[in-house]
Amino acid sequence: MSQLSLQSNTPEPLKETLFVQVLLPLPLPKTFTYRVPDKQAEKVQHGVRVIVPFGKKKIITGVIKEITNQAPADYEARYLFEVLDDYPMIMPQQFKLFEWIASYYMATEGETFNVGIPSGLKLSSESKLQLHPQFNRDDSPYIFSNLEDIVINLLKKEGLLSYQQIAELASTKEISLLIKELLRKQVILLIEQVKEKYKPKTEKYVKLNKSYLQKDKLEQLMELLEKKPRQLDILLKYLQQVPVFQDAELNENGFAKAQFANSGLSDSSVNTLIKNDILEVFDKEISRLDIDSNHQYTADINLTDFQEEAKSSLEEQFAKHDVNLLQGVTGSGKTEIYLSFIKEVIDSGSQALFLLPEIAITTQMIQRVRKIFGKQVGVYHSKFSDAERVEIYRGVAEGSINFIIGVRSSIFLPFNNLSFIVVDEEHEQSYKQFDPAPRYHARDAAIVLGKIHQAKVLLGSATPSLESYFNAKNNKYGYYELTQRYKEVKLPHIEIINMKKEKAKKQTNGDYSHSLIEQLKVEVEKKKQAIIFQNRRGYAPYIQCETCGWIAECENCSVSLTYHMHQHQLKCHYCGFRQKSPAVCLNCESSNLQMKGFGTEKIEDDLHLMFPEVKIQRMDKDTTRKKYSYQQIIEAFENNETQLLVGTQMVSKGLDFKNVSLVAIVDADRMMFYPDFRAHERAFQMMLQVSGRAGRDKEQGQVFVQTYQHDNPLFYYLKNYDIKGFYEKQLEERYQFAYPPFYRLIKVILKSKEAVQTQKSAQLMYNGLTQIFGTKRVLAPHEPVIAKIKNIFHQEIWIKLEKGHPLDQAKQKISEVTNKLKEDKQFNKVRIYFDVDPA
Ligand SMILES: Nc1ncnc2c1ncn2[C@@H]1O[C@H](COP(=O)(O)OP(=O)(O)OP(=O)(O)O)[C@@H](O)[C@H]1O
Ligand SMILES: [Zn+2]
Repeated sequence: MSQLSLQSNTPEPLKETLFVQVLLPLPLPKTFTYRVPDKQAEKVQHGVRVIVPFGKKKIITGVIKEITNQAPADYEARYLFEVLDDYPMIMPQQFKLFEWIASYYMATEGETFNVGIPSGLKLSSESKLQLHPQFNRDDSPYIFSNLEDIVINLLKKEGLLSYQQIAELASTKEISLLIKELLRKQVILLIEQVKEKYKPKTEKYVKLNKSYLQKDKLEQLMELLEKKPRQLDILLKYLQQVPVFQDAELNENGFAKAQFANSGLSDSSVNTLIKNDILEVFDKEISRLDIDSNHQYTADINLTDFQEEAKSSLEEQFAKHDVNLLQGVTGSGKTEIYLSFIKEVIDSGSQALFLLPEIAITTQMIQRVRKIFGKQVGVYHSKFSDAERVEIYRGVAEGSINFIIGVRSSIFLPFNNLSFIVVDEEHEQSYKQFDPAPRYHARDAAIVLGKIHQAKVLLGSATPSLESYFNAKNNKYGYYELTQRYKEVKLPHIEIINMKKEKAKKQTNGDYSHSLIEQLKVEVEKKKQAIIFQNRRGYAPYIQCETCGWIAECENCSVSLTYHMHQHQLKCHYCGFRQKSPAVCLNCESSNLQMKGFGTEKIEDDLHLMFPEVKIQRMDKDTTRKKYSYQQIIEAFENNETQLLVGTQMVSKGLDFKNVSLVAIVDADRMMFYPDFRAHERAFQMMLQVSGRAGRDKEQGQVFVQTYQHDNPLFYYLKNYDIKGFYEKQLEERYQFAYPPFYRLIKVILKSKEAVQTQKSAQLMYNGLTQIFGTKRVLAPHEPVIAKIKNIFHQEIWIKLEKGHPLDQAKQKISEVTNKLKEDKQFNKVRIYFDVDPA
């Protein structure tokens, strides 16, 4: 029964005690029930955030999932501390998505919630309390308890205290009361006031004092200022920017104070005008999103006949299919088609989501989209600050942003009226989240998001994933193939260079065939540009002693160290370990150390030697660490300031350059011969994608592919652009060896610091799994390609389930086997993860 009703003396009607089920951003399999303090009861609603105590000392932000009047049966519910929002921050559709992702990818809803919302919306135990600025212990009419005095003194000393620190002083039962008392006695500033990590960004603005809005008053003022020309200039500038006589209300918008100085006017004169009450200064909340709000956005989309045809066919198919696949050759203008769909959706008042792989969201793309959609579009990207992301999140929740262009995590935004989703470059591996859980695939989750909202989903790519191709083929998705480039240029000519033969004929110079070098010379002379692709960064992938065979390896991981020449260092690309490159072999002290293989850094170097006059840049993880370096490299290339661009897969993603006539794939074999059942598919897609950067404007481009495996059938399909032929062949193999899309894979990953424990636990897990699924469906435990990363040993078990095998039941069984293993104390240091549909 409600405590409060017992305390009251008058027989008021009994108030019902409310309880809420709260989803916490933690890897726990359930929600927790909290009791709602009476005063907060009115604010309680679905989807609002709450601050709650958790465990002995933690305070965290969760979200209300259910409201009930049922106390939990098996534990005493604690009071929640605060309700944070006036309107829901998590929409009912988001809860559904969390549920699906958690269940499908064998994660928890809490983990999903945790990755789903920007950390700026998660008040953590680190949130601060501060002393009320007006508080004075001696003047205060209140009496303070010992504990309160301790907190006061601590606040005086520290300035700020975290909720967590206070929790350490008091027991959890007391803390809620303690904070309430401190608030009542006006000792601390309301938690509410300091609760958000997110602060709106403001800027100083000025406006004209109201009394001068009348024409005669203003004229008097101008006369008065005749003798003070610098102040008059400012006034005139203001009137020019804010024409208050056309519309007096404009005055309220004001003008940014800093803008006067920016246009060469005196800041001190502005201050004088403020001092004399002619201008008033105020703080204006401005967007971090850097959009010129006065600009009119009118850019049109004019589809070509081919594109129109594609669009109307897709429209027809959407009547029957919720998901359509648009397979359009590189440079066919798929983006234009997406945007034309999206425009209709936005104009009808619904929301749209345009997903892109991380790297493909370039300024190029954003500017194009901004020109059409202006302020209605929000960009959601991992290079943005958390505050910027919170701003977008709120914009979607409040309905001021209808169109999101973003990376995989944008599926978690608080849409409530979503009707169209585009997944561009849908074959991209980077749509899959590797760590932490949930290990979801954003394309597949987007399709589910579409179902939840009854939205249409358009997948697009020049080289679809085998899965999507298969679904289209089986009529599960609608499908349209666009074979024509926008400018109707032919697709680039692909030349396969047989390096074995070239080497034998001495037609090579180091790692490059003479024909490639000659062609580069021709293009350079014609002032054309070229892209040189190598999917390996650094200088040399490894160094080896020619005398004893020793290879420099990472201390923490089972990989060779990559030589980086500029720093003369050996680096591990997995854990960041680095050391000075040794002068002699660390095993036999021979000085006969050789660099093996080659990465982008070496290619850049070689090209500098071959083309000393030519401007060359390199784009890989090493050269794009800063926020804008990626853009700078792209812009320099776009503006023809650089002529040769060397890069990893980063150069293959949706980039649109007019002047590129040649693409070189220096080492095709590296991509193809990687122990992964998708290696061929990936290599094929990557080669076609990077090829697609050539000859996009007027003349047909050229592609040179160097390989030592020139007979491999993959090259036959590649040079004939026979995507279907290649995919059909791949499907045969996938079927034969029981891989997706015919079978579903679930990968169990076991990790620990001890190799033996990891192995033993994997063996036990395997035994348990085979008892349920049989030996055919479970592959024996094995070390992954890189068996040790950062001193943690890995083992993997693959489970292959034929389509149609009851999935929920299978996952349930896998969890049971896992839990049993976890009960065994000797394995309590072994961590177990699941990866459903590993990419
Ligand atoms: N209807 C159109 N009107 C104006 N420009 C267009 C139109 N269609 C395509 N373009 C231009 O053609 C170029 C290629 O288009 P886009 O980048 O959309 O191709 P894509 O199909 O996405 O290719 P990729 O798969 O290589 O990324 C771009 O510069 C784009 O602006
Ligand atoms: Zn390492």
